[in-house]
Amino acid sequence: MRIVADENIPLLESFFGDIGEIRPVSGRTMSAADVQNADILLVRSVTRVNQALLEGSRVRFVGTCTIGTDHVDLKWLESSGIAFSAAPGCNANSVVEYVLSVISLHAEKRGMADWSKLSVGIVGAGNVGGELAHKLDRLGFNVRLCDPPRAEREGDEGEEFVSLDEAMACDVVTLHTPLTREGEHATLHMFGQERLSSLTEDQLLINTSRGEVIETSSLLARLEAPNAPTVVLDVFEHEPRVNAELVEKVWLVTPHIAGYSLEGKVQGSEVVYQALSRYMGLPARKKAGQFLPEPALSKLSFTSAAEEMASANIAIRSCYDPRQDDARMRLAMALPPEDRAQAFDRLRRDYPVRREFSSLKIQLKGTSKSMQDTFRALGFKLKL
Ligand SMILES: NC(=O)C1=CN([C@@H]2O[C@H](COP(=O)(O)OP(=O)(O)OC[C@H]3O[C@@H](n4cnc5c(N)ncnc54)[C@H](O)[C@@H]3O)[C@@H](O)[C@H]2O)C=CC1
Ligand SMILES: O=C(O)C(=O)[C@H](O)COP(=O)(O)O
Repeated sequence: MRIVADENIPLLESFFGDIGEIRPVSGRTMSAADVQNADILLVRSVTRVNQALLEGSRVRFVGTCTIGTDHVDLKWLESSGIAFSAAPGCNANSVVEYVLSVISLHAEKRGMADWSKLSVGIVGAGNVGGELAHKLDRLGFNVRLCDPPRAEREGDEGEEFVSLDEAMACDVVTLHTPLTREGEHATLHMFGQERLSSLTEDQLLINTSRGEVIETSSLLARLEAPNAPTVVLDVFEHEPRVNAELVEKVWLVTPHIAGYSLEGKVQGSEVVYQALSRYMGLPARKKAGQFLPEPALSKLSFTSAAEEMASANIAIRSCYDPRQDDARMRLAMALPPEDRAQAFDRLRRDYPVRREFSSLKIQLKGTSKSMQDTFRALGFKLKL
């Protein structure tokens, strides 16, 4: 069995070595010649998987170790009888922690003693948006969910959903839809000039979904106009060629790494390994957890003198502080234009190990119940 795989998929040998002979190649430049003799193709989000790549090859199974599937021509795979698996939910918690860290920085910048006074509009309430809503809810935030496809499917039975206008009236608006190009709820350029014009300087817009969900030219224009909102971008149109003007105008920029916790990346490999094993009728005994190393920081201790929000901020930022990614991204974008795309991809390939909140034990001595609840809601493990 020949497996061609994006070289940036973590633990390729550990998960897939028993199934076939692996040939790692660059995901960004993968060509039809690379995959021609493969039986199995494993990708991440940077490879366009379509007729042009696969026609004439032996590939019978395609797996993408990512949540998003917008880089895959699913209709063509189906019509060609090629089995497919993505990794739904694999790095959802990583994205949630990214957003929580951004919100904590935003609240601090605005001098807010209690971040939960912010209202949060979540656009797209699937694995990421749903988990974010759950955590924010437990933390006492006022959360509004906008998800027309779910609202239609679930009717009065499901959660309470609001219109996009209502979600966009919140202090924080955070986007968690897939990129879709067709249909009633297509998200391509969903945020164009009109929608962006409703945002004001008191609001924070976060995009960790796909760059194409926001129209770049409209966002640039909005950021140049009076009362511009604060914007945080992890994703961009035309990656890895990122609009440098946009980078200058937004508050925080990161190189499409919201989902790059070690747990999220390894789970991406695990989910596709399980799907491939099922497809091949093989037992799937390997688990992501067995490959996760001990975290560099394993314990933080707070005493009764600790203040709740300040302590939560320390814990959140010792796991993930987006300002470090922002600094690296700005250095990359300051390179000559012809070097920037490669630098963007290098930042992603050489991403430092980032562990999720659950890897950190928080010791709380004599602290309030409210403080314990906050840490639990964030997803830290407590040691009382
Ligand atoms: N920046 C990063 O590193 C990462 C980005 N992502 C992106 O986040 C997206 C969402 O991830 P999940 O929550 O796991 O996907 P999901 O498929 O579980 O949920 C997406 C939700 O969006 C809703 N939706 C679709 N069209 C909509 C519209 N027009 N308006 C409002 N809601 C709409 C769907 O009904 C669904 O509930 C992925 O498709 C991917 O593009 C995912 C992981 C990491
Ligand atoms: O899972 C997704 O969807 C993502 O956006 C990935 O985290 C992106 O990572 P790469 O596939 O580009 O490495």
